[in-house]
Amino acid sequence: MACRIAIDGPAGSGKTTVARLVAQKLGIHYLDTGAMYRIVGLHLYRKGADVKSESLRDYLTDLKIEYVDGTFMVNGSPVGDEIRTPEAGMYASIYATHPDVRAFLTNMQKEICKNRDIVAEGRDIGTVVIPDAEVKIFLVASPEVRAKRRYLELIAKGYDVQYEGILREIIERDENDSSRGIAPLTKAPDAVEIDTSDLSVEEVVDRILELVHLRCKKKI
Ligand SMILES: Nc1ncnc2c1ncn2[C@@H]1O[C@H](COP(=O)(O)OP(=O)(O)O)[C@@H](O)[C@H]1O
Ligand SMILES: Nc1ccn([C@@H]2O[C@H](COP(=O)(O)OP(=O)(O)O)[C@@H](O)[C@H]2O)c(=O)n1
Repeated sequence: MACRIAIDGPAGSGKTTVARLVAQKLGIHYLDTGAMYRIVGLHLYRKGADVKSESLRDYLTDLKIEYVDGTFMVNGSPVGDEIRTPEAGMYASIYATHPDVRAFLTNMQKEICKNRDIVAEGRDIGTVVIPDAEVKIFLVASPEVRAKRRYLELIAKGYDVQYEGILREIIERDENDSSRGIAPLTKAPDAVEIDTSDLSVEEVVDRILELVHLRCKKKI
């Protein structure tokens, strides 16, 4: 029986960090669905696609996303840090509200997660992508804590950002992601909520591994 672990939550709650570590410790696959929305968001923005259009399908026909050994290739080239900027996060959040974008990516994500042990992280993994996941986690933390983490992360990468701007962007994206009509950011009824505000990365990982051991009978 496969062990599929869904980790959802808002920006800066720690999804990517803990999902990568859990996958590493268990020796299983890892999927960053946010990166996929960032790739598509940046692509559509550069094409000048109007998110209010009835259909965006024509803009997606020339976008080939491949997932090879945990990294994404777009039209044959590896994806760089350009998808990690706050702007790319906003484009992702804007276009992620369009049904064509969600159908395009959700089908791909379901395929990647089919019949394999995997940790997948995003906004709708436990509710839409793998609604029957063996383990569902919903990470939360205060907006201020999440903004501070993202601010420190971007500063460390050499980006010239202000904490106040990051806080505004995080609050705006939270609102966008939670209030959209399709696949909103929401805790699945059977997900375990973990407030990471005052927990170390290691403490969050340990809590998740305990749940995996219980629900997937995986030897840790
Ligand atoms: N529990 C934690 N305590 C302190 N820093 C954390 C914690 N979880 C994540 N971080 C740091 O916060 C930043 C954002 O974490 P990330 O995993 O990218 O969040 P998300 O994927 O939910 O947006 C990273 O620099 C990461 O190292
Ligand atoms: N499964 C997912 C993952 C991301 N997204 C969208 O993509 C944006 C960027 O996701 P991300 O996980 O890379 O963002 P961070 O939480 O890392 O800041 C989110 O704000 C969502 O709008 C989504 O709609 N569904």
